[in-house]
Order: sequence, then structure tokens, then C-alpha cells
Amino acid sequence: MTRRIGLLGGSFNPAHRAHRAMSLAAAAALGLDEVWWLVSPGNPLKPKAGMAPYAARLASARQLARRSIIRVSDIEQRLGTVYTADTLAKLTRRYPRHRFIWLMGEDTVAQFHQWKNWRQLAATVPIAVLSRPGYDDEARTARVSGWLRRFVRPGAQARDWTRWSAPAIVFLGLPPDRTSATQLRAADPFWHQRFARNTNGGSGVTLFAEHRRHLG
Ligand SMILES: Nc1ncnc2c1ncn2[C@@H]1O[C@H](COP(=O)(O)OP(=O)(O)OP(=O)(O)O)[C@@H](O)[C@H]1O
Ligand SMILES: O=C(O)c1ccc[n+]([C@@H]2O[C@H](COP(=O)([O-])O)[C@@H](O)[C@H]2O)c1
Repeated sequence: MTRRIGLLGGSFNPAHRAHRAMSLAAAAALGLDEVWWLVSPGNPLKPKAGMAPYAARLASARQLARRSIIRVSDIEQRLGTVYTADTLAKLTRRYPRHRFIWLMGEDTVAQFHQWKNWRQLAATVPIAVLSRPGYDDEARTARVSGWLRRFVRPGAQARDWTRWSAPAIVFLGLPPDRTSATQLRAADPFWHQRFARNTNGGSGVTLFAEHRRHLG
């Protein structure tokens, strides 16, 4: 059965309520069956210092994803990919019947041209950009000046994304949420210690089983 899957890659250092809210709002706007959170082993553009252990980031993601259509995935860790273009190439090969759309916050758009093989990435799956308060100008600049400009689709057609051929990018205006992991780490630098013991359970079990089947 064809499934419509949104992919939200992130450091999740830690996961927070805006990740959940934006995922569910995007799912409603795009008609998604599931949103997979791809917990990154290490964003190549972010410093390693201050990055909590992978197991704690994964556990915080599972906690936030509970009782929802969000599935938490450690597939990048399993595949050994840190670059999104590599991850997408493998995922689309492994799941030929799924339709994927890449989700990202507005802050990420300004950096997108620094990603490895970003044009190839954009040609692999459509992209949905989710509004983030405080970053509108950066995203707008990237939107009007970048190569992606000519591929912008109207937000009113967002539910039709499976009919688009990539590159295609849609900007979704979602309810604003100012939560950020930076702010949460500043308030609670040792948040990851709460996850040091119990890193099992929660959402993601289905996806893990599915990955196991596909990865052998
Ligand atoms: N409040 C938010 N509104 C919209 N998008 C968000 C929000 N918080 C995070 N995102 C998006 O979620 C994805 C993963 O984000 P990430 O795990 O880096 O969280 P973060 O809060 O941006 O972290 P940090 O403050 O450490 O950079 C990115 O695409 C990011 O743009
Ligand atoms: O592929 C790249 O070159 C690349 C560079 C920077 C970030 N990314 C991805 O962007 C996603 C968001 O990362 P972050 O750390 O801002 O949450 C996450 O999936 C990263 O792997 C990917």
C-alpha cells in the first residue's frame, strides 16, 4: 500500500513540543499517513560540542512522539549516513512504494545551499518548509534569490504534493511556536541525564521492526 510519509530530520537535542506540533500540522496540511523523525547522528554543519549522546536524543524524541502518527527512526545511525542526500537516496530505494516529502523549518532554508548535493536532494523528493517565528526574513531571502525559487508551489495545493515531480517546494504557514532546543538547553543543560537510564519503549517500535525487515 502506498503511504504518504513526511520526513523531519533533526538533531533533537532535545526534541520539543514545536517538533511535535509542526509535524502534526504539516501532516494535516499535506495529508500524511505518518511523519518519521530521523534523529541525526550528527548534523555536519553543527559543532559536536554540546551535542547530547545519541541515545538520549532518540529517547527524548520518542517521548515527544508518543500516541501520534509520528515514528522515531534511528535509520541514519543504522545506515551510517549523516548527509540528507545520502539518506534519501537509500530510503527511496528501500521503500519504493512510499511517497516521501522532506519537512524542514524556515531557519534551515537559509543554509540549504550548503548541504551536500542539495540540488540532487531537491530533485529526489518534494520539500515542505514550515514557518518558524523569527526566521521569516532568512527564508524569504532564500526563497526569492535561490535556485529553488522557480520550483515554489502554492500552499493552497499542498495536499496534491504526490502529483508533483521534484524539485518542488511549498511554504506552509503553520501556527507559530517559538520553542527551540537552544533555549531548552540553556534552561536545563543536563536534560539528557533524565534519559540516561531508560532509552527503550515509546513510539517508533513499528518503524524499527520495518527497518529490521528492510535492512536484514
Ligand atoms: N519552533 C519551531 N518552528 C518551526 N520549525 C522548527 C522549530 N523548532 C525546530 N524546527 C525545525 O525542526 C527541525 C529539527 O530541528 P532541531 O532538532 O535542530 O531543533 P532546534 O530547536 O532548531 O534546535 P537548536 O536550537 O539546537 O538549533 C529543523 O528543520 C528545524 O528547522
Ligand atoms: O546533508 C547535509 O549536508 C546537511 C547539512 C545540515 C543539516 N542537514 C540535516 O538537516 C536536518 C536538520 O538538522 P538540525 O541539526 O538543524 O536539526 C537534519 O536531518 C540534518 O541531518 C543535512
